Amino acid sequence: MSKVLLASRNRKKLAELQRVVDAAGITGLEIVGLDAVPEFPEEPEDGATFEENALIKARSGARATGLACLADDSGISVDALNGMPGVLSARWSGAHGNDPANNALLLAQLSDTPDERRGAAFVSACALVLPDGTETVVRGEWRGTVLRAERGPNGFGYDPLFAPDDELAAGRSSAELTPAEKDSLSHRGKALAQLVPALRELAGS
Ligand SMILES: O=P(O)(O)OP(=O)(O)OP(=O)(O)OC[C@H]1O[C@@H](n2cnc3c(O)ncnc32)[C@H](O)[C@@H]1O
Ligand SMILES: [Mg+2]
Repeated sequence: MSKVLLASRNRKKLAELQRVVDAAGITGLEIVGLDAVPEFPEEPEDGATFEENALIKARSGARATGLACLADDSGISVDALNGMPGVLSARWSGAHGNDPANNALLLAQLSDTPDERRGAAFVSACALVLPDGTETVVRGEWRGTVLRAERGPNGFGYDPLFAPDDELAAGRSSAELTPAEKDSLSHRGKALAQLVPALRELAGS
C-alpha cells in the first residue's frame, strides 16, 4: 500500500480527495492527513498565487516526511473585488478558517453589487511532490455567482454563498449539491482529475 500525505488541516478537503481517488477506482493508495504523521514546522502560506501556496505546502510535507505529498490551495475570486479574497480566502475576516465570519464579510462587501456583477470563480491549485523530487502543479476553476444569503448544509467555506453557472446546479448553491455532484463540477474536482494518472501510478494500480 503506497502512502500519500495530504498536507492540509482541512478535513473537508481530505474527504473530497478521498472521494476522487475512490471514484477513479484507485486502490492501493493510503491517503493520510497531517494528524497521522509526526508534527513538523509548517511554513506560512505567503505565496502570491494559489500555485505557489500549493507548492509551499506540498514541498514542506514531502521534505518533512519523505512521503509523496499532495496539497491544495484554493479560494474564491470575486470579479467585483478584483479577484479578492483569492489567496486570502481562508482568513478574509482576519480569523483563519472562520467560515461564518468570512461569509458575512463577503456578503457585506457585495451588498451594493447588483446581480449582473456578482460573478466569481472558485479556484484550486493542487501540487504533488514525489519523493524523487518530481513536482506537478495543476489548476481547476469553477464559475458562478455570489448569492445574497447563505443556502444549503453541505460542503464548507463559501459553498453556501456560491451559485454555480452549470446547468446541473441550476437554482442551487454549491452547498445544496450532493458530494458527487460537487466533485463532478468543482474547481478541486477539475484540478484533482488532472492528477489521477499520477496518483494511479503511485498506487501501482
Ligand atoms: O491550507 P489548508 O490546511 O489545506 O486548509 P485551508 O482551509 O486553510 O485552505 P486554504 O488555505 O487553501 O484556503 C481555502 C479557503 O477557500 C475557501 N474554499 C476553498 N475551496 C472551497 C470549496 O470547495 N468550497 C467552499 N469554500 C472553499 C475556504 O474558505 C477555505 O478556507
Ligand atoms: Mg490554509
